[in-house]
Amino acid sequence: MIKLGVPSKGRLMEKTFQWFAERGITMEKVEDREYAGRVSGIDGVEMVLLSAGEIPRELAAGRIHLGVTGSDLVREKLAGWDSRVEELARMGFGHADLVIAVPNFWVDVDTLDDLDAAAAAFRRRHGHRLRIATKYHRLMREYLRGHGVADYQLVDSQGATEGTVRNETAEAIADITSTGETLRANHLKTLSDGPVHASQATLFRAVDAPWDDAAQATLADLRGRLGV
Ligand SMILES: Nc1ncnc2c1ncn2[C@@H]1O[C@H](COP(=O)(O)OP(=O)(O)OP(=O)(O)O)[C@@H](O)[C@H]1O
Ligand SMILES: O=P(O)(O)OC[C@H]1O[C@H](OP(=O)(O)OP(=O)(O)O)[C@H](O)[C@@H]1O
Repeated sequence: MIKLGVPSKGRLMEKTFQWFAERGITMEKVEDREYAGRVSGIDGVEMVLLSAGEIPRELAAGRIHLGVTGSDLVREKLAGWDSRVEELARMGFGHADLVIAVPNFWVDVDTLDDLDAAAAAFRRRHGHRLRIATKYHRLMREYLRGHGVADYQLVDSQGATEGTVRNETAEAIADITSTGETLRANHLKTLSDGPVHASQATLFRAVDAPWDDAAQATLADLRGRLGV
């Protein structure tokens, strides 16, 4: 049996079921509260329902052969993600952009270069580094290093991140946005350089899962049916 990890709740779960159903493979929860499921339309595939945030780790550990989760979560949770998983299909839903946002009233800050300049000025004035609240530590460190921005500190925020500016625990934030409503409601604007990462639900293959001959044959069958 190859194990396929699927988000256990919400829209990501429903859209994943729909995506596979459109390709002739149906999945259903056995009972509403049980985190196992039935797969029909193909032999040799077992579904495991997991939190979207845990699927990257399960893939990296090889405890599941395949997994569906946001491309942002794989990049954030796995160091060297692209040597541990292979992207089989971008699934076309679960779109969300990881963006950097600053207060609307920072009229001089529109781009990352502006933020870099503002961060240097902030440090001179306040004696400590500009704080960026986020739960995306790895992605942000890599992005800011890649763009030569160093005068900042990340502060951890696992939820309600947009509120940290108003609460004065950070000067800027980096978070996922889809409609932009949460940013607007908190009087924040995104930098015009574009998102740090444009995320979507993606089907991944675990490089280190037990790929014996039977598992490889099942994978080939599955890929044929999915057209990926
Ligand atoms: N509007 C949105 N808000 C938050 N996440 C979104 C949104 N749209 C798409 N996503 C994506 O959904 C995924 C997160 O899903 P979800 O919150 O179910 O995961 P989780 O972290 O496992 O949740 P939990 O910890 O509550 O179980 C991420 O890949 C994220 O990019
Ligand atoms: O652009 P929008 O459509 O307004 O969506 C963005 C919001 O949705 C997510 O939060 P979620 O409600 O999933 O809770 P979280 O903060 O706990 O992640 C995200 O963290 C933003 O706060």
